[in-house]
Amino acid sequence: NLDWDLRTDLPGASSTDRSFRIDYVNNCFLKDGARFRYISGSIHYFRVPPAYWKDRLLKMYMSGLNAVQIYVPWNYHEPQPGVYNFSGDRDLEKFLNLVAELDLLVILRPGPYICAEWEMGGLPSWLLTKPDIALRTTDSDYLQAVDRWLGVLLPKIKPHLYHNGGNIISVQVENEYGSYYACDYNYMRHLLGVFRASLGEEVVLFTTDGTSASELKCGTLQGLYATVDFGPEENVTEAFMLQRLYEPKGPLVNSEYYTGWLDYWGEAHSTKSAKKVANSLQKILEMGANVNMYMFQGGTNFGYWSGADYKDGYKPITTSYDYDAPLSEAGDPTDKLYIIRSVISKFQELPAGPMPPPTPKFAYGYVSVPQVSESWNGIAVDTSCGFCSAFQAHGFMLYRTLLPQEIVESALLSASGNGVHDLAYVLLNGEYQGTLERDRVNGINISGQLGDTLDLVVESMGRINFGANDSDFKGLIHNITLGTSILSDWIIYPLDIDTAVAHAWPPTAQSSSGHRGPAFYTGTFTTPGISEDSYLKLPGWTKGQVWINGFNLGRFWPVRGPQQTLYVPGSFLSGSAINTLVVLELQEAPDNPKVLFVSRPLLNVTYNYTHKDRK
Ligand SMILES: CCCCNC(=S)N1C[C@H](O)[C@@H](O)[C@@H](O)[C@H]1CO
Repeated sequence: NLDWDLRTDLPGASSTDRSFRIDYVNNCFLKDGARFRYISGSIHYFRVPPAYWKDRLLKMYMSGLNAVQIYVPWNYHEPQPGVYNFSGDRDLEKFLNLVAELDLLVILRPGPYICAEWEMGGLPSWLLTKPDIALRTTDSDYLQAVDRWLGVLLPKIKPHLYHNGGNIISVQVENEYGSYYACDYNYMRHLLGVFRASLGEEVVLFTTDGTSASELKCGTLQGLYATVDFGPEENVTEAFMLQRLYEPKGPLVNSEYYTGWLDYWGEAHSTKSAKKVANSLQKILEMGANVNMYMFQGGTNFGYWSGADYKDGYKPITTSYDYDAPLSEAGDPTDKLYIIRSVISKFQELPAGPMPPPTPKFAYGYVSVPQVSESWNGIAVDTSCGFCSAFQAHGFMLYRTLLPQEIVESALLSASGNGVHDLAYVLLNGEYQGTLERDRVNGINISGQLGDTLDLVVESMGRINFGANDSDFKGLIHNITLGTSILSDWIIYPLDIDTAVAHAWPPTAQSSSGHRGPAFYTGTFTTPGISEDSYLKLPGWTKGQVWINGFNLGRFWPVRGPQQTLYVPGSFLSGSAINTLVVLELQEAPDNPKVLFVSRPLLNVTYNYTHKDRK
């Protein structure tokens, strides 16, 4: 009898009964033929340890959300051309299945460009081995790499589409393409073709752009449903009027409703008033619009994954991606979450039961980290690649040359054309001289003898993830001059520190005196039989990188701020074995070097600091 065939809640209902479509008559989405409005939140699986994926998703479900929105960073899954990684913390399908288990739908945003304050906006930096590549256009080399990547990713996605029995209800093509200078319609048409060929005709494909005519002009395309993004500062009615210019019929959608904002090193911590966020959210919901809150759960830019913007100079993003979001970086429900949840409850029944509490935090206290031996030449320098054009995607490179003449007085060592990308720590015969910094410090004075070893340890702080400067080459990209002469005969060493830290550690520590210039510090600690979350504070330190049990926690820069603590997930710690800490300090460590585990984050203390000249 007919109704049995139409019901889709029967066990084993075939996937052909499932559908997710746009209703252009009633201006809404239809899920299995019934009117459906999503209330969604962004979470980035690549910014949350897998051990905590379920914890965060459950809290999003208990907040009244019926969907989550995720990006897929291409560079996270294809580290080298043709080499793919979808395992462990990169297991996208495991994450999608977990979301489905929690009865949440998915809005997927596979790019291939995603922005997201992520290294190079998700594009792999190996694309830049073709130096003049025109990213995000019909550049044939770029499209060839895109097609190969999507040829791997999209077949993995297809079975997870809603009408195929999965929980992905819509898929975004590219990301705010209207904000990009190129405005290459054939690029968007190419992507539309690839997505349709791979995912089929039924899935809802859409674009997202800011609410300006110029952005929507270049970012939208016939065949892709146009959506907009805007925060609580914008007028909701006016913002959706812009969407109506391109989609006179169909559901209203804000794909990125900003609950907070990003942080740059050296600038004040960004926050958004919970009250304002809730008020504008209520207006959005009252209009029957679909909304995704960006971010609902921020998380952390572990390792070297943070990106950068270029606005009056290079502005790197901090390690914390707390975003002042409803769920904190550590996944703790904030007041903002409860205020948003009460707004949602006026429109959608909340799941029964309590909101899971914050995960327990523990202040493990001080850990002494005496300096390791003259570590720089012993541990990290890989002399096997003296003259090759070393390709290393992230982190640090060592550029070495010999002084071509004696410098009796001091001479200016200078990075012409701002060519240090992004900081260079200068050593003469291993002794720290000072720091050159992109857009901030273009020269320092040094003096030395003919033939002295001049080392520049060059650090990438993350590739630009938004706008036209997205071919952000790293290292020394222009000449370095000493006085009036151009220095030459450089030897370039890739410094694979993470491998060294993960395998050859911990070496015996040497001295406990403070130190200037790049050096490693290491120490061990045990916990009282627990492995609860914590936050690492580095009082008296300057700038560097931290590893715990081989996990790269990310960058610290307390003399700049606003971030003063690093989130330490309990899943990175051992409650029974010895925990090993490794600190790479690039400029100046405190005497009697130690670090401090505290139980609360500190993300809003900024200083206006450049660099101390050498003593
Ligand atoms: C100052 C430039 C900021 C560019 N990014 C913008 S507008 N955003 C839109 C972008 O789509 C998203 O990925 C995030 O990057 C977000 C900011 O968090």
